[in-house]
Amino acid sequence: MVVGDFPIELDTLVVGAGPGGYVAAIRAAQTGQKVTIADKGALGGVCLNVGCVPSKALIQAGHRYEHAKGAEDMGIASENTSVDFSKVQEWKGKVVDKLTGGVEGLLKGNKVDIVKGEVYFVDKNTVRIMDDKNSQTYTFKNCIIATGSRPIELPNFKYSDRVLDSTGALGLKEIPKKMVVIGGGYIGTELGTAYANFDTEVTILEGTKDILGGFEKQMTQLVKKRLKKKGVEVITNAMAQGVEETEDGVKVKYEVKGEEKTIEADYLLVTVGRRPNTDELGLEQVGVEMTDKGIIKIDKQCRTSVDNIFAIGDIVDGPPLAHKASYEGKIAAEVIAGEKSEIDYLGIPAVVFSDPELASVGYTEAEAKDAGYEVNASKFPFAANGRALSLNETDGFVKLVTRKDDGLVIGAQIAGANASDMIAELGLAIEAGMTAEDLALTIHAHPTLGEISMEAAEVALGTPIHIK
Ligand SMILES: Cc1cc2nc3c(=O)[nH]c(=O)nc-3n(C[C@H](O)[C@H](O)[C@H](O)COP(=O)(O)OP(=O)(O)OC[C@H]3O[C@@H](n4cnc5c(N)ncnc54)[C@H](O)[C@@H]3O)c2cc1C
Repeated sequence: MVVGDFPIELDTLVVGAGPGGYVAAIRAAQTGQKVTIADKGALGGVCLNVGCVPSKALIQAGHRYEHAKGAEDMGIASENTSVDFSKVQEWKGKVVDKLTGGVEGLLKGNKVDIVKGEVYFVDKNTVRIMDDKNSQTYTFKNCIIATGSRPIELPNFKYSDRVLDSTGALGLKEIPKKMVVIGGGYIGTELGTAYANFDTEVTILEGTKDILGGFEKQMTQLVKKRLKKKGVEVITNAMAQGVEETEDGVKVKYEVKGEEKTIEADYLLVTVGRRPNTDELGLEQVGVEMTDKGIIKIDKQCRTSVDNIFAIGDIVDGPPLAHKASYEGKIAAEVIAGEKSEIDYLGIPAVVFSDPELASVGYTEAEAKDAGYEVNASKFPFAANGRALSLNETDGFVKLVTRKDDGLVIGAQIAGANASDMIAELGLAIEAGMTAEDLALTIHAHPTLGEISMEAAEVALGTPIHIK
């Protein structure tokens, strides 16, 4: 039924309320724009509902269980440690609800109007928004598209109760005895690790020569060592070919070194990448330019080829990460408000919540050399840090990439406990144009993991205290 015969006029319309869209809406409202945000699903998008937040909750619960089982080398033993997985899921749900409820409160607090429904573009100033029953036309002055992405479905691996995408894996009602994961990217590795911590026997099939492509070999090796310790088998150069569902599980066929093999499990998780949600928006009628993969082309101000339409997050180029989406959202909102904002991706960190965690910001040593810089790469190990020793977390290192001539920090990589938090300091160093000397002169509390970054800077200066 069409009830909206008369278009409703809007100032700024944000399409999609994930970490890109809701942040853009709030920043736009802060700049004095009258903002409406529309989403066909739950506020918070993939990240809050079925991505970053629930996956980290599951990983944390898995770590708690793993730790609760004892630490032999510390003399801690425990018996009868158990998991009530329905309670784990209930707790995870509460974390999600708290955050999504918070987003709604923040939007309302900033006087952003929320419209529930699916958005379809009619022309460069008009959309139709449909819910189950109604369709209403809206006109807008400016629009920020933030419709995110969804898991790629391979033809031979149709999703079902046994063949899961990341959302299915996050929502399982039981701990699988055996799980096969196709794809050793960050989502497959994180979820595989989470279930391995709950004692699931996990096999990761990775099509290329290593898991977590994009991270340096020394970093991924540490993750593989831990995965092995947890009983996770990582099979690289393995091409998954098909799956047969049985009464109570799956049989997954794959090829490795020219040999065909079959592996049985309770569940198969397929994490082979995500595709942008740009195919059902009607953007072709508006003239918004896209690549053949459906990625919307934008300039440094997040503006598309249509001057009043902006795009951010997983639907534009760059790493599909929540904080990148939010960063771009703020820029788009500020540009609409007439501010001189533009994207600089160098300071955007990438983090994997694996065991141990991996994090990178700015250039890697190889990227810096490719870009024509003469660099110093200075490393300091977790094993030489007091806090890491007392945490029993001695695997890993901080690596700083600094310019040879003036010591400017242009990149950093961390493998080790709390890398996800530690990387922020090194991102700040890049953002603020700091040198290795600035980091070395910054007094870090003792004993903390932060001292590892300080000492990596001292290595760059040739003056480390705690290694020779
Ligand atoms: C399992 C998993 C774990 C992850 N972990 C991390 C992590 O630890 N750190 C990290 O940075 N990133 C992580 N990500 C990636 C992160 O979730 C995404 O990069 C992020 O959500 C992208 O934000 P977005 O705003 O672009 O889109 P989304 O969060 O995808 O939001 C898009 C919104 O648009 C809505 N929408 C789509 N089409 C329409 C339409 N036509 N009309 C109306 N509404 C529409 C959707 O309903 C959705 O709410 C993870 C992803 C997954 C799947």
